[in-house]
Amino acid sequence: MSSSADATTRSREAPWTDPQWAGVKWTIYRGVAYDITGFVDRHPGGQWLINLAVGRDATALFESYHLRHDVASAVFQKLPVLKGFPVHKVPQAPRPNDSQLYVAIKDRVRTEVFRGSENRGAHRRGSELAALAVLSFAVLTYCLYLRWTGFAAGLLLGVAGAWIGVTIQHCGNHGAMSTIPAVNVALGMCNDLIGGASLTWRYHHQVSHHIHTNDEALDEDVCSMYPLLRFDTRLPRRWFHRWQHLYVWFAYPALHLAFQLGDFTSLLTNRTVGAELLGATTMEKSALVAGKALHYALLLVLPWALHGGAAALAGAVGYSITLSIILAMVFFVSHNVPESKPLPAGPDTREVLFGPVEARDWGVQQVLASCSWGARVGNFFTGGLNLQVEHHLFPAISFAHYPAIARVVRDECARRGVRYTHFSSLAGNLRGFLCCMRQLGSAPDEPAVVAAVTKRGGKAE
Ligand code: HEM
Repeated sequence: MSSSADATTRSREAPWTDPQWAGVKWTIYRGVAYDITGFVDRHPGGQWLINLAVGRDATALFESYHLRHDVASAVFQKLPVLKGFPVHKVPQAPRPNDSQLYVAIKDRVRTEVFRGSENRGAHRRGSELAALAVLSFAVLTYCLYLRWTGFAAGLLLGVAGAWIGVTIQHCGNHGAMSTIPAVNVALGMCNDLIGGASLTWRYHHQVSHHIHTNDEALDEDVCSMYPLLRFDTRLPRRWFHRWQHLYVWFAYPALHLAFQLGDFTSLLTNRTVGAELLGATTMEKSALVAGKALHYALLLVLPWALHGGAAALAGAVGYSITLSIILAMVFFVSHNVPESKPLPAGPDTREVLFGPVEARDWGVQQVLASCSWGARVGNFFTGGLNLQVEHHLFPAISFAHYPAIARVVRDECARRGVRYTHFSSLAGNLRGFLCCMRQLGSAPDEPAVVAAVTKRGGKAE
């Protein structure tokens, strides 16, 4: 899958290889190519976020990240338009603001939840206390780990690592933890501390997963664990998938190790499974290497020096297990329940979820392909990932506001007859996940028609 899964797959005449556009940081917004070279350093959301737009159609990223669309889009009038740019060679991204559902929800969130306070950045404030709690817990558990290095302390440290993973790094990398970009960058880089890589995560998670949710070819979360796990009926079924709902638990602990392999491969190949690192700077790549060094120094080298190799290795294994299980559990359950996939036994949502990218209603896709569980308590402990539908619609809004936003989303979905899936608890969501994995493990293959079209460059033939 890996080399062909990116919506920005290059073709021979494409702008990525044409010397005319080589020194230009270009992006496409609604069919027009812009030169953003002079703007990236001035981007109010931070350079590291607008870098994601470089070299691709960024319409979906742009429209899903700016609550004040009017303010953000006004900038395009001042940006240089690239005349003669082969826009048609670049795969078209979804256009969230073409979704009536999404626009209606966005308008109501502004008027009913923020009531004008978004003009002062209120939508990116509110999770400071949660951040403090998570960081304090992490420091405390790391002190315990250093003092009593071993398997048990590693298990506990893994809980802290996972809490950082779902809350601090996740929201920081989305630009949702603070109105100050530098704070978001710093919190986002905690991903490197816990064993991930904030750079590759942004491309994997934001460019691939968030934009193309549950698309078997373009959403890295769906295709990167195949053939081990089959998350979609368009991925060919293998004999062992019928037991995937059982062995998924044993596959989880490998996640931390898989991150390591994946991050270094991405650095060498300049891509994640689902997206090319087209806007990544040398500084960002150096930070990835430094982050890995720091992670291993803290997890292994320092404890090794203090307590010896056996204790340090046992600690690292314990860490890896809890970190992986918690992260996988929280992330996987949100898009893999029978309601979020067109399965033989379920309602037919093929058109919305499997249709050509250009024709999809992005807002409806996000709602149908995601599910939420619980309310405020779950929100605090998962950094808003429990309210996954709301997170997918508003990734750059602080999770502190998701419970209020959820009321609007549910109401608007009910008015428009769009199914909104909510479980009262994580246990309910987990049951749905296992049921979905079992069904996916035995469901017949679905033709991958759409994937074939998008892989050829986003144009139907
Ligand atoms: C492609 C061209 C882009 C332009 C012209 C642009 C422009 C802007 C402008 C003018 C603002 C200030 C908005 C305000 O005060 O309400 C802003 C904020 C922001 N941008 Fe962008 N942006 C671009 C791309 C991106 C991308 C690709 C991302 C994310 C992946 C992003 C994420 C953000 C965030 C998180 C903020 C702060 C949000 C807020 O205050 O509501 N931007 N951008």
